[in-house]
Amino acid sequence: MEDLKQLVEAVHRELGSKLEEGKVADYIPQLAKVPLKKFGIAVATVEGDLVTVGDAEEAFSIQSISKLFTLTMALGRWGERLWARVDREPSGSRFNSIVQLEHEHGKPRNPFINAGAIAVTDAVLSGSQPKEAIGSILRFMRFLAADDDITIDPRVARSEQATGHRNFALAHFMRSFDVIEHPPAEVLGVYFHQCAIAMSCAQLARSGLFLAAEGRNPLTGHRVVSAARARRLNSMMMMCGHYDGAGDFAFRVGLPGKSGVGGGILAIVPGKAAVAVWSPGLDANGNSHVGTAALELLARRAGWSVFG
Ligand SMILES: NC(=O)CC[C@H](N)C(=O)O
Repeated sequence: MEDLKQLVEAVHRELGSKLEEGKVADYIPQLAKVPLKKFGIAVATVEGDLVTVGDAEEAFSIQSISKLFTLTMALGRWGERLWARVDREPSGSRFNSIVQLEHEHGKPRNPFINAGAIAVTDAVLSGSQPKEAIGSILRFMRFLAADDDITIDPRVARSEQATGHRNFALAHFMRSFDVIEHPPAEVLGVYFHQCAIAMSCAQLARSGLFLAAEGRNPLTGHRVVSAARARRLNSMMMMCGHYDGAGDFAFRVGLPGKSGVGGGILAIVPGKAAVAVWSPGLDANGNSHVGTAALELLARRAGWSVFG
């Protein structure tokens, strides 16, 4: 535990000078206001320890990291039938790409690109009103993190609602193929709110711990998913969690991970820990620049790569 704390502190210290290198996600105006110098790391271990450094207790917009949790919910509800709506192959294209969808007749390549995540949210929405679906996603996050203080930032949701034309295009296109069943405005209302969930690195690391512990949250004892499903969610994160940067992330870090344009990344060390990092400066693929570098250093020094 002391060693881990020292390791995480050293990584935080060593990368502090690189925070200005990335670029905040300015296509969502509310996210453009977040200072580049924010930097936090939290490691939650399956033994129940939590190590935090820097801004690890400050809430930020989890954005696409939420896609991992809505996928978990949708699989719980629809099981294998979910794969009729969305594929599970790496995309090799940007997170908000449109071209691939037409080639593939409206069926998104995977649940983590925007199109796939919108299709997954449509599956979560099934049978309920948008408000209820937003409530159940938020409750799921509070349950996973064992923390009732987690909230949604309405300014971020509104900001994206007002500017998310590309997501509207994706949703309408999928609706034309009957890949989504609800009106695009309703699905996106839910999607923008799930992306606007605000969580700290500490809360995110705790929320991801079930994926490091065969589907059971070791802090609360609650079984979240089966061991087989946890394995599959990890494989999805490895192959698709960083969009067209997934190969580079696997190469450099060697862990399943899911990024968000808020600058957060949740990475899983199977059998050992969940790690959340936050640094808002993004690289060209929309993944946290320093966050990736921090996970690379940490995984290398701790010997955590799943590739041995
Ligand atoms: N990669 C991301 O975090 C993208 C999420 C963002 N809400 C969007 O839909 O564009």
